[in-house]
Amino acid sequence: MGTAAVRVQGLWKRFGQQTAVAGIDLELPAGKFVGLVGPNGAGKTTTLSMVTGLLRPDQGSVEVAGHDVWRDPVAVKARIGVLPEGLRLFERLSGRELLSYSGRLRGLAGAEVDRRATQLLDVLDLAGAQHKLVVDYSTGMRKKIGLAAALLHNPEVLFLDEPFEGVDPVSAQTIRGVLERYTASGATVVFSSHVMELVESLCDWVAVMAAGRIRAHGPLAEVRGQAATLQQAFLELVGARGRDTGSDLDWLGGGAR
Ligand SMILES: Nc1ncnc2c1ncn2[C@@H]1O[C@H](COP(=O)(O)OP(=O)(O)OP(=O)(O)O)[C@@H](O)[C@H]1O
Repeated sequence: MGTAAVRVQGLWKRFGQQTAVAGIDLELPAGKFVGLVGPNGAGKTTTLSMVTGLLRPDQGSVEVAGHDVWRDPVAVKARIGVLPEGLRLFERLSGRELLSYSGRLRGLAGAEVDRRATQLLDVLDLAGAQHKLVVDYSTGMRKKIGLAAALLHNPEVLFLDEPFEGVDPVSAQTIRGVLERYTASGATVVFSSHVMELVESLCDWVAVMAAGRIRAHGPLAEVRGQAATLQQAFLELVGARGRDTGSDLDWLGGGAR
């Protein structure tokens, strides 16, 4: 295995009585497409927030691209791109202006920002909407412009929280193409998702979280084990069975009021 893109040791986060992340250790290899999966409330967003320097852990350490996230945040932030959950963007800028702003903030020269922005807008099929204000973008368009802003400075590691949510199949295919090209060049993508088929078809490496802990992690085939699909392996790992509603909800359906 090559060098680690992300190294997490003894990471904890509590919110009052609620333990969101319960002492996880994790090593994610560089140059891979890594999927972080887990049921609702498993702690995925909390983990990604701590790994990207957005949320301070109660305990533990995180290293990204060889730098400590909390001791050397500037070095880490220069090397990563983030598409967070509930992405907040400067809505009164146009898509093109948002990319110019992000690129300049990252220290790129104006002409280089223009060149990269034009290519990204084109590849992500946003060229026609580049002068429209972001506030008027659809959910999928917001994801795509957020992704463009996260990629513009060519980060070593890209973190994406549910990148395909609200994205149509054509755009999803486009995003996939961009990300595959990006990882093929040795960069790392870490993304969270609930969609197992997507993770199974995209990722080389998977980490399964449940109740704040890592239940399994490793190459996709290893985590899938003897199960026919990742979905099945996932359900076994997190100890979840589709809940039988039995006689609950007996009022639902049938037209009776
Ligand atoms: N700011 C917060 N204050 C209080 N509790 C929080 C906060 N953020 C997260 N939690 C709790 O921590 C746990 C983990 O939440 P988190 O959002 O990390 O899960 P997740 O795996 O990303 O879930 P989902 O798939 O539903 O987005 C949950 O029980 C959640 O209620």
